[in-house]
Amino acid sequence: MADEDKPEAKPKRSLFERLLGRKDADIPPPAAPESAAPDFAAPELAAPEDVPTATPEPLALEPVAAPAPQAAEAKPEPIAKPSWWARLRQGLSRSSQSIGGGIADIFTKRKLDSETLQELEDVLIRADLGTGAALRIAEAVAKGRYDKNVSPDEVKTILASEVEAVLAPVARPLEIDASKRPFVILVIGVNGSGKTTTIGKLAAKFSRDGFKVVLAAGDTFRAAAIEQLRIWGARFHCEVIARESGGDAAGLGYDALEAARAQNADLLIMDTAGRLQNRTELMAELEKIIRVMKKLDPEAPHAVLLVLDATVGQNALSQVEIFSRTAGVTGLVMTKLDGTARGGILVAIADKFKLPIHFIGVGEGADDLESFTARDFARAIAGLEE
Ligand SMILES: Nc1nc2c(ncn2[C@@H]2O[C@H](COP(=O)(O)OP(=O)(O)OP(=O)(O)O)[C@@H](O)[C@H]2O)c(=O)[nH]1
Repeated sequence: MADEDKPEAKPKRSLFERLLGRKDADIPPPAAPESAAPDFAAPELAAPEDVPTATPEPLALEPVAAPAPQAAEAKPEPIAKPSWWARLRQGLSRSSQSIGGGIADIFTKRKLDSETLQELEDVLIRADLGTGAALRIAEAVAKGRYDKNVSPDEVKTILASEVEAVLAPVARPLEIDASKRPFVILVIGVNGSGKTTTIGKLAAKFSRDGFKVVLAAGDTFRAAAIEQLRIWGARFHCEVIARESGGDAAGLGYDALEAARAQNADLLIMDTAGRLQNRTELMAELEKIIRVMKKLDPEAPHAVLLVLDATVGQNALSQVEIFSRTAGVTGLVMTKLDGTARGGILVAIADKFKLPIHFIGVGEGADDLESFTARDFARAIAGLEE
């Protein structure tokens, strides 16, 4: 089935809306991402450090003259890639500017009182941190400072430590249990959340760490997704198990697990088609993929990663809730934190679901995914230095 043939989804009514007796027509559609991402971006050309060790050049039979010293000096210096911290800080700059700007506006030349605290809460809620976290942060700022002058930097420091306290328990690395061979990672999420790109980035990361990785092109709805995965696979020397588009994803998952076993792979990472969380028949397909995999390995998949697009804001909360119920999500990856001023949604999700957050993405390149660390994220979103 082509992408455009997929029927439009109706958002599920919340309990609150049902209690109030609101009709479907009253319910706004899920928030669209702030900026529409292109459907398919081919990975950028491999940077030299991305490419696994190249085949060595054959030895020259003729003795080669040593290069003249001037020629060696003329060699251009390689451009140093900014550190992960710099890229995280840059990626979260829209969020940190919105929060930091708001805090500076409120606390410059004004005393801390109920009005300024209410304004602080509003800034935090607008950045999608959620009402619970916003209230706790405002209370922490108020403690012992009522009626006093507080500097914006002091508020940002309190904000960072409160955010870190929420995130620290969920910032957990994705651990690959070597006793499960292959360790199967199923990657799920709504359309365009960044699943295939994240799989490419994970393939890069795990291949570099010496794992033998096999990829399964389970997004059988979209021919471009299969091709996209093939490109990532070729780039990082991972076999890609794929069928023609339109095939049965559960059958593909079964074949891929058999193939990965036969090759004695360490890891099998399976892509799936994007699906809106309120589409029951598509969610049932996800259950089928898992059921069929379990015929080969009752413990598979060993990890179910839900990929969330940070730009959708509050809708991410319902994605976590429904995907968890259907597919037993074991951990989260949040992408596109570079494209939003609403990065605070990660705090709201951590607060509500306590699910492990394994990775965050701040760009489209192979290196733009890193293990999630609470302190770095908290300081970057508060606009503080490392
Ligand atoms: N800026 C930015 N773009 C990203 C990030 N992760 C993914 N993208 C882009 O988001 C778009 C969608 O990514 P895909 O990986 O194709 O998403 P998908 O979830 O596999 O999509 P479907 O198969 O349609 O469900 C692509 O243009 C990616 O390059 C990120 O961390 N930052």
